[in-house]
Amino acid sequence: MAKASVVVPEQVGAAAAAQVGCPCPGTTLFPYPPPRAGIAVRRKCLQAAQQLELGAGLRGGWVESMRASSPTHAKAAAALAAGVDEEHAAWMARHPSALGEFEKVVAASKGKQIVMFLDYDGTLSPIVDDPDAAFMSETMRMAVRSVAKHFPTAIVSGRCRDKVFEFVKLAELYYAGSHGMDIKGPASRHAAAKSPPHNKGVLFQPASEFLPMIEQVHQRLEQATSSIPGAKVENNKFCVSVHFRCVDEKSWGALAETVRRVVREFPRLRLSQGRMVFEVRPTIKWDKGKALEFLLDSLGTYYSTTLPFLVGKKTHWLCSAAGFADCRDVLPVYIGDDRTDEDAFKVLRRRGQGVGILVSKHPKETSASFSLQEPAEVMEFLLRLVEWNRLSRTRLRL
Ligand SMILES: O=P(O)(O)OC[C@H]1O[C@H](O[C@H]2O[C@H](CO)[C@@H](O)[C@H](O)[C@H]2O)[C@H](O)[C@@H](O)[C@@H]1O
Repeated sequence: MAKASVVVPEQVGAAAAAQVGCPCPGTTLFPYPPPRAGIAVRRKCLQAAQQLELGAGLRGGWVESMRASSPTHAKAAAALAAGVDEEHAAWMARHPSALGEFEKVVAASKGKQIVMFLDYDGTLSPIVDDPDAAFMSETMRMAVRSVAKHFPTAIVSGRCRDKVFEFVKLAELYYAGSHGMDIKGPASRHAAAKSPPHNKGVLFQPASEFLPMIEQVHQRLEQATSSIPGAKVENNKFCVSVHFRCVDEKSWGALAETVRRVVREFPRLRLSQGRMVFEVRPTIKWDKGKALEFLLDSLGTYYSTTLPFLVGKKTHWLCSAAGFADCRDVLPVYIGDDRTDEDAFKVLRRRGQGVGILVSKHPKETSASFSLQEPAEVMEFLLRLVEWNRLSRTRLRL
């Protein structure tokens, strides 16, 4: 199989993805997926969701869906205050706090190498009105840096890779920008040695043929939405975001119609929704879930010669012939807050391997097993994981 550190053509990447798609026999056996809720609870959750940000596509109607697209929206907050406590408790029972159930999470990693996947907006940085000001705190940066010292770590974001790197500023991580369509390895001597100079560590760009089209649609969207106050178009290299967080609700219908009209001019692009944002991206079958599988494979190759891992009291070195994707001794942990992260949670569920953690204060339909409320809890979880790993290593040395 084509290995990381080189730009691989789309077919090879697809083959790689297909190959890594099968669950490793005998991998983890974490209670995953979590038990499904009964129909009544499920219906209640969906009702709660209507006021929140999930499943908007299911109910049709763009404006309703836009309204539902962020729990920070005033109406959602009011609905919450009016009482969805019961649904919330039922939801929490099915997606318990990863902090509250920390011992279960680490028990699942016994004898396995944890591989960490982190979304950016809403996970490492709080959601703010201005996408250019979504800075991550210095303490969060230190937590991510510590995690990366202990476990192979990747940031998986809808943002353009360069931009998310500007926010995170940690060269030792893997980055998957544009919803996983732009993957790059860490700038290390090890990676550089494996990568031809012109590749500069880029691993995989399955949508590179779409670059000119994305430029075009970006321009068209900027032009077409310029008369709608508050609308902001963001070029994420292999996809484009149209933000409506700062658009008056009265103009949402007009904005949705404008975006749809422009996207219809590009049959090879599709439209989806995130948190108060429209996402325009190529129709190729590549998403954060596929990126997770690709990275599992690539990270294994990269870390194989640099990271020891413990099985019982014995230290092993990961074999360099295969990536983590083929390895039974790996526990992927994916933390994310958005609809696009669901593709990654679904992959973990399908593989029966790993821990999916949704960042949300409110009930949402999700394939994740656990939840954390907000970035502050994500940081606490990361720091606990580091501390737990340090202590287990120390105990083993004694
Ligand atoms: O995959 P992610 O890293 O979560 O990126 C998804 C989108 O995140 C950003 O938008 C979101 O965060 C903004 C800043 O907090 C907020 O203003 C916006 O409403 C959110 O949707 C980013 O700007 C988008 O390009 C990403 O696609």
